[in-house]
Amino acid sequence: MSTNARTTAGHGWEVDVDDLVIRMDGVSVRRAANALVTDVDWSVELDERWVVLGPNGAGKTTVLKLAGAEMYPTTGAVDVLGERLGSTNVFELRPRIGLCSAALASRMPAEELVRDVVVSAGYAVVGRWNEDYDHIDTERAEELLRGMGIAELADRPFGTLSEGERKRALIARALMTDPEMLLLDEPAAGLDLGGREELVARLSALALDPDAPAMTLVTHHVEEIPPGFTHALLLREGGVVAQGLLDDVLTERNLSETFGQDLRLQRTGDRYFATRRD
Ligand SMILES: Nc1ncnc2c1ncn2[C@@H]1O[C@H](COP(=O)(O)OP(=O)(O)OP(=O)(O)O)[C@@H](O)[C@H]1O
Repeated sequence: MSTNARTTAGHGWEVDVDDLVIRMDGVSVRRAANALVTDVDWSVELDERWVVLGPNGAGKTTVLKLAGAEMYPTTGAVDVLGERLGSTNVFELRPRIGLCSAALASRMPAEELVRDVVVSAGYAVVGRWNEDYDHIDTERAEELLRGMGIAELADRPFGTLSEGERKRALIARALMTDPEMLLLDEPAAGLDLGGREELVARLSALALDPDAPAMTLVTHHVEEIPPGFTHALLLREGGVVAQGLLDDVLTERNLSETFGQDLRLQRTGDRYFATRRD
């Protein structure tokens, strides 16, 4: 890729393609007669933190799977960390991406110790087997667990953790390989109010850390947007409703169009709240 190549894909303004961690150009995904997403243009720069927001079935997970090199487009082009899907080895690409999803959580053995859940990410395995971990890896895993506020759970089996503790352990795992991009699929799903607020605060600290990787978080709820997130992609029925800077994009009008309801959007400090207007 040429060093000074520029693109207007997604944002509508020019960016240096070398700063892009994700670039989607006219992307559609189809399965039989179903369109999962249609004609998506989207790009994410190195220092950006994106929230992908939309109702059930809007195509959020599909977009995240494309970004995670877990799925190929039917038409259009997807570049992830400078590599074009379809002409790169995704097995070399995936370790550069930290992915946290319910699908991954369900594959984690219940008896696995939390420390090993994190450290085994370095070997791209689910479930510790015979790998020989370096002391430095174990120390890094413990530091990441500390960063997520669950250092004291390192010796507990994963299956004994609460939902919120599991989510935090999996985010620590996703960060273990020092990824160039972090993808979080509904990290606050299933958490109680305290668990959600704890997670939002942790993700906010991560988002505000200039050394943290580019981040994309999928959610249904504006209440789950951590302060420090900079951009939003709003999806409905597989298409883009709006995208760009969070403050510009997250309006009552856009949110109402995205969810197909007349919504009232409120902002308190750096947090958003939405209710239906009756
Ligand atoms: N393999 C498939 N075959 C047919 N349709 C599919 C397939 N996978 C997903 N879909 C459909 O594509 C649409 C988008 O799915 P996707 O999982 O991306 O939505 P989502 O926004 O993540 O939804 P949710 O919030 O409910 O998780 C949905 O209508 C879904 O039923």
